[in-house]
Amino acid sequence: MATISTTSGYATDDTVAINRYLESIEVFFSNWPIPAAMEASKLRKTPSLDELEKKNLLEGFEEIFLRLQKEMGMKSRDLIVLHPGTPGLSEMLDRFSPCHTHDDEEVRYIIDGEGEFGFVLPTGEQALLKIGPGDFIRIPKNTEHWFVLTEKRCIKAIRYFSDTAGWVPKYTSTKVKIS
Ligand SMILES: CSCCC(=O)/C(O)=C/O
Ligand SMILES: [Fe+2]
Ligand code: NI
Repeated sequence: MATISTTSGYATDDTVAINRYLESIEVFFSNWPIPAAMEASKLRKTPSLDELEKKNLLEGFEEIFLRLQKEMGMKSRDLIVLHPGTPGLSEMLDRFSPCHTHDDEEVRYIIDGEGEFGFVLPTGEQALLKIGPGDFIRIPKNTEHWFVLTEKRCIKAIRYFSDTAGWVPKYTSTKVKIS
């Protein structure tokens, strides 16, 4: 169940209220339940996966990829698997936790674990969106955001790309004030 909290002390798990905040920065958020066939998948719940296991797990979500190819022009996807034993985890998270933008949109579908995306709202408030399995998010290009793991320190997210070139983080001067 996704939740949003803001620096003004507001917090909710109501999807309509969450979307009201996110629409103000044109971030698209929805929950597409994990396909029934993948709900009980052992691979989906296994912390660390090798390349073949990642490929097999991705294939279980092909329906969603086909939908995104049609509706959003996505051309490729990969699976990011982060867990406490991930080599270089802290360095990797250090890349995502400062406020940054991308020259391309950021499209993620969470299939296991959880994480938090941070945003700067037009009011100047900051918002933290906590997402988990089945949550889908599309952050438009050039939108300030950041990402942190929760105390569980694990997530599996399918990353969809329409153009991989534009995905390098471009850091901004915005100081993150919410955690
Ligand atoms: C949940 S995917 C890892 C985070 C990421 O890709 C990113 O760009 C965060 O801003
Ligand atoms: Fe990002
Ligand atoms: Ni990023």
